[in-house]
Amino acid sequence: MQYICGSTDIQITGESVVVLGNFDGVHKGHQMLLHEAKANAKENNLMAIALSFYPHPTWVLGNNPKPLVMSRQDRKHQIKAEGMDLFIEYPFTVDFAHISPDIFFKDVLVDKLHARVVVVGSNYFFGKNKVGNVDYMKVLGEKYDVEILVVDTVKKDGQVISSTHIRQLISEGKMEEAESFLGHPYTVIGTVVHGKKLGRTIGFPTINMIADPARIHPPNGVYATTVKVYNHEYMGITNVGYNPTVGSSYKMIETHIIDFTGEIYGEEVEVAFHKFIRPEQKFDNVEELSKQIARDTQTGKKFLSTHMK
Ligand SMILES: Cc1cc2nc3c(=O)[nH]c(=O)nc-3n(C[C@H](O)[C@H](O)[C@H](O)COP(=O)(O)O)c2cc1C
Ligand SMILES: Nc1ncnc2c1ncn2[C@@H]1O[C@H](COP(=O)(O)OP(=O)(O)O)[C@@H](O)[C@H]1O
Repeated sequence: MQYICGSTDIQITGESVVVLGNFDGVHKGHQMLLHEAKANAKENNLMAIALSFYPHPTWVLGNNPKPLVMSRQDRKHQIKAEGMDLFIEYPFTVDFAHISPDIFFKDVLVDKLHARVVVVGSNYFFGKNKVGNVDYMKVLGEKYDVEILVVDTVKKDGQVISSTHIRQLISEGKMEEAESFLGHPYTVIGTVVHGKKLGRTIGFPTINMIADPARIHPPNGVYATTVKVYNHEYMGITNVGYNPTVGSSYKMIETHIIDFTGEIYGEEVEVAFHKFIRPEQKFDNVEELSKQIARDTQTGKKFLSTHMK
């Protein structure tokens, strides 16, 4: 997959199907859109382009920035997995936000991307103050001879699948439900950093990652997780929070990898969250904490061995 970011100076060769969206989470609804775009591109021998924005518009327009379901890197990874030929993170600026739907359509979709087909969800809005809706996009499509393919919002158990709903589920620690809407678990990818070196002394070394403030996090507490290290998957038990027993100034994501030994500082790891186990607690001493982590490990292991393939 080709990838373009940080530039508005884009000129592609050939013609394309463009699927539009922020794709935060690349959830089951997004997957349906991307699938339609891919199928259409294949049928018509066009390039399949996913067009998103970076930063997320709510971070630029400001009064209510949305914490993101997914990291930028993971979004790209998932869009690639959906078979797109090109992923564009178009720079989202205050000036760009003031562009009318007509200019966006003509300048970006027609002139830069040579769109023959545009795929959008039925609740898609675009252009200044989101004045452009799907009906208006169809008017522009007629004008520039671009087919507009509208995909109905995907529902699950009567609930529209949306990034907003998934954010809510994650913020309530409902990881299994979030996973069923996402089509994949809530995941944190990051580099292992050094901590207080206390974990190993209490029998539970942990890989430490700093929680990304731009993202939504499940409530502080302990979770059954799976961990990918060097392309191998292990069971894990993860604490999210500030470690009140020993105290940490940053919100941390710390994982003890079950049945693993090895030194992996600086390595990239992927932690997927499957189930909330208990809230974070302050213990009187590290012995009590260590005993509780041993119990958490057993709880996590039991859950993971019955629920994971
Ligand atoms: C499964 C698990 C559960 C944890 N639960 C708590 C907790 O409830 N309260 C707390 O203060 N710290 C908790 N911790 C974090 C420990 O305080 C931390 O891992 C330990 O201090 C080691 O820190 P270090 O990696 O910086 O050496 C937990 C860690 C793990 C792996
Ligand atoms: N089972 C394991 N789970 C997590 N980390 C492990 C494990 N075995 C060895 N390690 C290593 O130990 C380090 C964590 O040890 P710890 O004493 O908690 O130090 P720190 O405070 O720097 O995280 C990890 O970064 C990793 O390199």
